[in-house]
Amino acid sequence: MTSPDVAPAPPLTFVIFGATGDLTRRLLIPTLINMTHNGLVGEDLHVLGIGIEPGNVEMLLERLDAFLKTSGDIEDQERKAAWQSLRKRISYISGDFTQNAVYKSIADYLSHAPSANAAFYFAVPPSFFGDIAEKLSENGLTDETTGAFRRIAIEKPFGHDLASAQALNARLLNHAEESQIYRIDHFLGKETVQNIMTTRFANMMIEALWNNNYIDHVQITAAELVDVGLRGKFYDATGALRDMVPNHLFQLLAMVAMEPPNSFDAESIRNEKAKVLKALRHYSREEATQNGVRGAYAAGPLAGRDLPAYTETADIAPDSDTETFVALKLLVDTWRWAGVPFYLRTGKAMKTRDTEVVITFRQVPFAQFPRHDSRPQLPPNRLIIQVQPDEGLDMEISIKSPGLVLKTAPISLDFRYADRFDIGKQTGYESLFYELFVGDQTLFQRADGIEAGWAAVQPFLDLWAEGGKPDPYAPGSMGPACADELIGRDGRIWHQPGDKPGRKTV
Ligand SMILES: NC(=O)C1=CN([C@@H]2O[C@H](COP(=O)(O)OP(=O)(O)OC[C@H]3O[C@@H](n4cnc5c(N)ncnc54)[C@H](OP(=O)(O)O)[C@@H]3O)[C@@H](O)[C@H]2O)C=CC1
Ligand SMILES: O=C1O[C@H](COP(=O)(O)O)[C@@H](O)[C@H](O)[C@H]1O
Repeated sequence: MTSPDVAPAPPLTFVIFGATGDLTRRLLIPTLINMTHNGLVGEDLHVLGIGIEPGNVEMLLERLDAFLKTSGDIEDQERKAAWQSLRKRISYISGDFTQNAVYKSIADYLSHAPSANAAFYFAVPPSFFGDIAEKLSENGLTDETTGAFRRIAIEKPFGHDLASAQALNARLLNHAEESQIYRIDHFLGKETVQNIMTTRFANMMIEALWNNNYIDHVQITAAELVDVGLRGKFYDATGALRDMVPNHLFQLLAMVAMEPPNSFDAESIRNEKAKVLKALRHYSREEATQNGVRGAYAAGPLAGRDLPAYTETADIAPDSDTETFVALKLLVDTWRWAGVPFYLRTGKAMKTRDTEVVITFRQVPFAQFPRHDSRPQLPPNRLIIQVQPDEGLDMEISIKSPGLVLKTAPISLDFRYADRFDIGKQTGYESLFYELFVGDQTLFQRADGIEAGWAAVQPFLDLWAEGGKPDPYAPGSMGPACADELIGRDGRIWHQPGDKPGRKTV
């Protein structure tokens, strides 16, 4: 067991609604195993699984054992031991979480548990989020007056548009305080996403330039190699915009664009992030037409196999107009960012897996250097925050190229986390769970931030609900041509993943 930099979480029962589901086995249990292994939780963590499947805890443990045997989560002896320790502290209640009976059983369990502290995790279809919160409250399970904490962690998606997100927030806040609600955005658990704040606020040479005087534009890309696969039912009702933009990409945007918080406490950070999201310009219908494009992948080869077109995928309507790619140009109407476009894009079945933030600085005002090639001007400096994979930070600058002639050469100063730190095997949920357990909401979304995000994308949702089809793009490409046109109209081009000046191969 490794010793953590922080004290282990306090005693609690982690109540998982949806204990027999996919998220529980693939992410929640492996996260708890890693946390047990790292010493972030101790033997006073108890897990209570709730599921509709009949059976007792042996049924649940058998399934988890079978999954973990092949998943690679307990390959090493230490994690195997951590799982053996954790599994002794798992219980299961079978019941329908739309009915009161199961809540009475949970109350009974908690009244006998070593600690009355509880975090309720909703690993269930989103249509149940409001119902479960209501039932927890009606059964006295969100009551903190005894001194024990009672927290609710909610998975994504949080609503499917502005109105539904507002309605869900209103319903939740009828049954719990904002301080009890932890809305998950798993991007906030990623080291490199958290590193955006450190990069900015711990480095004068970066933060001093972080405004519209020096920054030309910002690009945020979350390209995925994976296609829709077996998630057709969920994805066809969702699409790339809803799935990735108001949540994950806006979290990156908020970290990039926020003002320095007065402190690193949760409310200061969330206040600053919410201000940015509220400052995103709300487009008219015509502006949305000009500033957003979408695509859907066509049939074609991808990673050594023949991928069927999106509309030929299982559980997708053949006449579906759902997008698997979206690109937007957004504006943050603040003093700092006036006139600096933020270009966002995300899609499935693309050329590579690459999530990155690219900050392109303005050109130097005057370049005295003699021209020795056909490039019209010096390349601008760029800072590339490589969120995943191969987490790191690249700074692109110009240097003198060796020789007697004064000639510039673009180079990239690369930092890779893996070269410097032993990050170890993580799911990315460890920091989120730890903060949930210790009661720190920094890495969770607040109601106003979520609603501000939806408000900014609502003009695109409304526009695309009117009809029309997304443009086709080839699997293994970086999206449809209309995305290049979107940024090209401003005389700019998308950063190509892996494109580094000075590298002999890219
Ligand atoms: N899976 C993933 O990778 C990710 C999932 N999420 C989110 O996590 C949540 C859960 O997703 P996922 O695990 O994939 O979904 P699953 O459908 O696999 O799991 C949901 C679980 O809830 C149970 N359930 C359904 N209805 C009831 C009921 N009335 N009473 C008791 N139990 C019930 C299901 O039981 P049964 O199967 O027997 O019906 C199932 O075990 C969703 O909000 C999803 O959007 C977010 C990110 C990634
Ligand atoms: O929430 C989601 O995120 C994943 C991408 O997350 P990552 O951590 O693998 O980059 C995305 O594939 C999925 O469609 C979406 O629902």
